Order: sequence, then C-alpha cells, then structure tokens
Amino acid sequence: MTRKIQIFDTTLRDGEQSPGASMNTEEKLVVARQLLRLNVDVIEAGFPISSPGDFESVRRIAELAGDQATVCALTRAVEKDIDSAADALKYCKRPRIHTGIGVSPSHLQDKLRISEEECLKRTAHCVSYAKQYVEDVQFYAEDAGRSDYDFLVRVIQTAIDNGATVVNIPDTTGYSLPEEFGRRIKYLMDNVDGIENVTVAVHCHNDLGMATALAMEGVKNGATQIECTINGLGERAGNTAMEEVVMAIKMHEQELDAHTDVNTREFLKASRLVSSITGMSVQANKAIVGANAFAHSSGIHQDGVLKKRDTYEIIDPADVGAGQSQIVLTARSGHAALKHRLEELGYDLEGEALDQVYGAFLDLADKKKEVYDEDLESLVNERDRNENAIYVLEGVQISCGFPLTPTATVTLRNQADQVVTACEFGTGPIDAMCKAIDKIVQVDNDLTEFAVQSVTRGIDALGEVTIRVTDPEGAIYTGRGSDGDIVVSSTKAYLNALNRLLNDKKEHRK
Ligand SMILES: CC(=O)SCCNC(=O)CCNC(=O)[C@H](O)C(C)(C)COP(=O)(O)OP(=O)(O)OC[C@H]1O[C@@H](n2cnc3c(N)ncnc32)[C@H](O)[C@@H]1OP(=O)(O)O
Ligand SMILES: CC(C)C(=O)C(=O)O
Repeated sequence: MTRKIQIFDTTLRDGEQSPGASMNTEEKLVVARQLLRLNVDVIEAGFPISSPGDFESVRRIAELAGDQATVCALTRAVEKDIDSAADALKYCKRPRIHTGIGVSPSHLQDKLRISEEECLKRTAHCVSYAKQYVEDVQFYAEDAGRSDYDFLVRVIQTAIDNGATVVNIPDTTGYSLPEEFGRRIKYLMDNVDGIENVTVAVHCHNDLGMATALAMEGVKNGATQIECTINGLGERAGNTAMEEVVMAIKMHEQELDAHTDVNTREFLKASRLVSSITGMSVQANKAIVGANAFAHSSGIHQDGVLKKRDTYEIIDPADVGAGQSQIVLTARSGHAALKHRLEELGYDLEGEALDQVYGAFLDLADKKKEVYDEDLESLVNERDRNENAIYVLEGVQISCGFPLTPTATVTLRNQADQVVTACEFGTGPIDAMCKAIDKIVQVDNDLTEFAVQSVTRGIDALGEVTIRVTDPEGAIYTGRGSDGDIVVSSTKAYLNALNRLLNDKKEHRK
C-alpha cells in the first residue's frame, strides 16, 4: 500500500483571499458540500477572528461536515485569534486549529519586527495555547520558502515539542524552485526530532507558475499533506490546484509511493461550481478542468485519439467527471476526424464521396472557427444534391445596393462539361440571379416560394434557402441550398429546383 496523502482544501480560506472571489456563508456551505462529495480530508473553512461572517461560516461548515472531514480554522499566533477559532469550532466533531507565524528574515524584520528568539517564543506559545482547546493543532511557518534552513529547523522543532500534530511548510510567496523546496523538506525530515510522528504539510503559491511542481517535490521528500484549492484559486497568482496534484499523484502512484482518497469524478463539477460562485472563470487550457483539457482539434491528434485514446490523452476524461474526449472539427482536422463525426451522425461516406465533403468542409472551416454537426449535415446534403445535377454551379457574382441596378453573373457547367456564363439585371439580387440562370437553363417555370433559415450557430452560421418552382403543368419542385453567403445559398437552391425539374422531364421522356 502506498502512502496516504491528506488533501487539505483551503478554497474557502486562501481561495477566498483572491481579489474578487469572496463568498458569503450560504455560498461557502454550497462549496463545502461539494468538498465533502470530493472526499477531502480537511476543509479549512475560514479565519474566524477576521469577521462575524467568517466566524459563522466556520461554525456552520463544522456542523455540516459532522465526522466526515476535519474542519480547520486559521489564526495568527495571537491569543484572541485562537480563542475565536476555538469558539467557532466548539461543536465540531473533528476540529483543527491552524496557527503560526512568519519565519523568514523579511517577515521577522519588516513585518513582525521581532527577533528570532521572540519568534520561537511565540511559536511555542501559540501551539500550546491552541492545544488547550483542541488535540489537533497545525502550525504554519509563514514564508518558510525564503527562511534560513537552520532557523526553520528550530521553529518546527519548537512547534512539535509543544504538541503540534501537523507542521505546515508554506512557500508563501511562490519563490522557490521545486528542487530547492524539496531539499528544504528533506532537510527538515533529516534534522527535526520526532518529525516522523507528525504530519508534514506543504502549502505552495503560484507566483512563478510552479505551485503544483512545488507541492509534488514536497511529497517526494516526505510531506504527506498537500494544501490546495479548487481551480488553483488563492491569494495573488493562487495556490496549488487540487485537481492537478491529485491527478498527478494518481498518474504516478507507484513512483511517488503515494495516493489520495479524493473522488476525482467530482472535479469538473467542483470546478464549475467554484467558478460560478466566485465569478472567477477558468482558462480554457487549464489542466484537468479547462474547456480544452480533453479537446482535440488537429488532424494528427484526432486520428491518434480515434485509433486509441491514450495516444494523446493521459487521463480518461470520465475519471474527472468530464465525460468523453472531444473531437473539435476545424480547418486543422483531417479525413479521420471528419469521417468519424459523419459516422456518428449516420453518414457512411468513403473514397470520392468523402473527399468531396472533406473539400467543402475545409472551405467552410477556413471561414469559421469551428464546424458544427448542423454544418456537416448541410455539406452532405449539398453534395447529394449535386450528385445527379444536370447543371453545376461554377460561380455567381452579384452587384447590388443603392443606387445600383442589381446585376447577377452566373457561371454553370453542364453534363457535357461546357462552361456557360450569363449576366442579367433584376428588381433585386435574387431576381437577377434567377434570370441569369434561366438564360442558360431555358426551362419554363414560376418561382412560387422562397424561404431562408439559419441552420447553424453564430454570426458565421450557414444559411439554408428553400425555393419552390412550378412548371407549366403545375408540378412543384423543391430545391435547397446552403452556404455562409445567403445569395450563394439562394443560387444553389434555385439551381437545385431546376435540376430536379429537368431530371423529372428526362425520366418522362424515357
Ligand atoms: C499568509 C496568509 O495568507 S495568512 C492569512 C491572511 N488572511 C487574513 O489576513 C484574513 C483577514 N485579515 C483580517 O481580518 C485582519 O487582518 C485581522 C483580523 C487578522 C487583523 O486585523 P488588525 O488587527 O486590524 O491588523 P492588520 O491587519 O492591520 O495587521 C496585521 C497585524 O498582525 C500581525 N501579524 C501578521 N501575521 C501574524 C502572525 N502570524 N502572528 C502574529 N501576528 C501577526 C502583523 O504584524 C500586524 O500587527 P502590527 O500591526 O502589530 O504590526
Ligand atoms: C497561513 C499560511 C499557511 C498561508 O496561507 C501562507 O503561508 O501562504
């Protein structure tokens, strides 16, 4: 059995310190319920001395959690903070007080303005003071990442000697390089007496984008608790993202000799919930929970994933509650992805037929960011319409507007492969286009119906036009055409109706 790594969630405390991410008590309770579904080990619910609202949140979350998770409250190394935390956790089944003090030269000299000896004295006092209230006391050595190695050993030794059950080594400013942070943890493991009897925690910030790497180095060197948040929310650039460390541990369980008990299938739900409550959106390329985390849009990758998912995916999206891998059709997609999607839509195209639709697909994809299912259906229908066509559209050019006379120039290819062009005026662009086609096709008909519909999403949607024509005997022929340009759709639709009329007449002559 590998080492169990405790997951300490601080979304409701450090996460909430993100500018703009503050949550009220009801919102915190909603997030806490999701944290329980994730099965985290510890929920840091707030900093009770900071406001009556935060006090109440800690109290209510403690009530909610029952004995399912440890609930932790943060304090400074200050008696009144600890009294308030103890009060908020009074009815908690598994209470933990998290107290501590700055230990780096910067924090000692510039913030706290105390000597190292005073820091050690306050360390001893805050831990033993909290210990009067609860058995489980976690001590943090703030800004440990920039502290002197040997002074840090003395601080942590003092905390343990005074009863700390967990010692938290934060890289508060996200300053460290991962390997160096790992060395620091190892140094503590090797030099603090009795450290093997307590839990060693890491709490890392993302100022250099390395919060996850720092936490992993901590685990490699002996830490068995990771402090983290959903979506990596947290002060400044944020904290270690829970979804990232948990999945990294899951992927590398044997080499890290580590596992967690987190229910990873709840990750996407948790991410969306926290994002909607805090209003902090998740970047599309965010690991594990970003919109693109399991989306493939380039042909080579799509081909690989369709042959075997793990050619380009290390995580099964279902494992993090993200359903299935997504194949996004774009101008970078190849035949494999197009064929796959067409098959899912019920079209089984091969060889030349597939090549024709692929050509039309690329033309469209160069104009649009993404090609949707409705676009594909239109492209396939368009190809089917052209298959038995007597006249195929080679080009259409319209000039119209105020005060121009609408003019259409249409070029068609007939079955004898002759290309014919005609130009006509009209009362409007559609009228001009129909007259130009009539000049080439020369078949008696009346246009009796014209309807336009947007078949796909967005401003760059395909427009589908339906046209009905009636021949002198009263037979009705329906034509359809689709394109991003509504005049081109109309031209295709009119030609499609005339082709059907001509094919019908040909059948009758047989
Ligand atoms: C690294 C972290 O993320 S720690 C968590 C950060 N979270 C918060 O700050 C929670 C919200 N904070 C608050 O509500 C308030 O700042 C309070 C209630 C904690 C304190 O409010 P105030 O008493 O008005 O103090 P203020 O915020 O102006 O200054 C902080 C004081 O705490 C001291 N202090 C800071 N950290 C510690 C510590 N760990 N132990 C003891 N004292 C500390 C500072 O030196 C300063 O004291 P000074 O004015 O005597 O120099
Ligand atoms: C309170 C401590 C753990 C903290 O948030 C930090 O050092 O960043």
